[in-house]
Amino acid sequence: MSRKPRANKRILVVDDERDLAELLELTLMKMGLEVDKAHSVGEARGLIDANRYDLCLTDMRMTDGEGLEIIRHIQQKKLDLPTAVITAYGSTENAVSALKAGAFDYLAKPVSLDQLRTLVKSALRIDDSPPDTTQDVSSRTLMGDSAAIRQVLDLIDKLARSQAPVYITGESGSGKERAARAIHAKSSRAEKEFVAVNCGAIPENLMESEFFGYKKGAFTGATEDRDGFFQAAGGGTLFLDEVADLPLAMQVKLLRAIQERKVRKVGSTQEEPVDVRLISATHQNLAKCVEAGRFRQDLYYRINVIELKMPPLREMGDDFELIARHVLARLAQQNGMPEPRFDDGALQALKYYDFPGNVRELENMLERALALSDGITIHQDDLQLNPAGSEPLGSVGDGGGTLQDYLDRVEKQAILEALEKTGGNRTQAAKLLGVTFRSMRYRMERLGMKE
Ligand SMILES: Nc1ncnc2c1ncn2[C@@H]1O[C@H](COP(=O)(O)OP(=O)(O)OP(=O)(O)O)[C@@H](O)[C@H]1O
Repeated sequence: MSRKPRANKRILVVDDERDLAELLELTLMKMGLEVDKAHSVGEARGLIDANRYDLCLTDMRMTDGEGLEIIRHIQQKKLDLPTAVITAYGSTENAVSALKAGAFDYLAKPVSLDQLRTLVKSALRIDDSPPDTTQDVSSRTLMGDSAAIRQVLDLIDKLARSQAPVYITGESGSGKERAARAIHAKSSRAEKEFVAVNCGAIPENLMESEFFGYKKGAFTGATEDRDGFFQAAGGGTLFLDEVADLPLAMQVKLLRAIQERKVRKVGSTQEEPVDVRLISATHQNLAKCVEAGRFRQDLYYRINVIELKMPPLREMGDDFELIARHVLARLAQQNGMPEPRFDDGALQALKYYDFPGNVRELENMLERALALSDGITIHQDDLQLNPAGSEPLGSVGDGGGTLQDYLDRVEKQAILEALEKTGGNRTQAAKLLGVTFRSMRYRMERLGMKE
């Protein structure tokens, strides 16, 4: 549901502390906005049902109920009404549950009027972006037409309207960074920077200065003040890729920066406010890293407010073909060649291939195939589809053995791949293959595979 632009934006402020409600009202009115106030959950519900608002700002705890009830009311009625909550100082849990329930952002008490202004501007700008252009952005950013990718695109649309931290999971090469860029590009932050950081690639001793910046003279070589990733992403989005690789000491500092929304440059005594939307990603199982003591639970809880799961390519139905054709066209154009076609054998081979490296693997494979091909048709051979490390399957007859030999080779390879993907965990590998654990053990014995 989209709202038509109106001359005056109208805000609903809900707070049972009349003084605070008035302060918010005055600040908002100075911004040229119309304000209605409600002092209870019941009153707020009545006003929401009777009027159209562009933003709702609500306190979390009121005498007759919780701010969460207002968010749920808005969600149930499917109103396109961004809602931000005001939480008690240090009450991270409240903020997280509000974001999970669908709140757009939160402000901690005591409310900083500057932060309030930024939040309101950001919320109202969302409404200015016409829905049809946003549709374009998503189709350009992540290709695919399968139910799996459509679900992802729908969630990206929703996430673009929120400021909540997003945690993207998915196998390597499945488009996590591309999804993060899509969220940014569709959000009210699109005009500011998207800063992508590979947390595994920064030397530990440089982390703090890379993230938070430094002051001139903070250490040898610091000849001038420098901003860090947080400042560079100011007003925009900070994407932390491979977040599981952050050392524990840095996790503590990051948590603080996220919670306080402030950072201190290395060598500085002053903290400076920062306004970034955080998106993080990893192909590792972060919950397991928490269990193993390698990742702080509080940080996990903070960054994992909303999870976006990227499907592996093998679960995206016929999308492989759509993406393959698109990638091939792009590569051919880059090389100044006419667009080659896939023959049926190549398409069949792609269809049954597992793509452990997902779209990135498909892209690399096609680049190689184009170089090997005659430039007119891509044949199955050009794709060189044997999974790395496994034996070529060969053929039946003519020295390739009987059909049974061939099938055994296929079976063995499938088991090896499943074991590789699950880090040697046979229970999970059996699940992946859709067989029982017992059947898997039997097959491994029959094929002479070591435990
Ligand atoms: N649905 C998609 N449509 C088009 N291109 C895609 C899609 N998914 C991934 N890609 C492309 O595949 C490549 C890998 O994507 P990306 O870097 O976003 O993956 P990732 O999950 O972040 O990988 P890693 O886990 O290795 O960091 C990129 O070139 C990206 O543009």
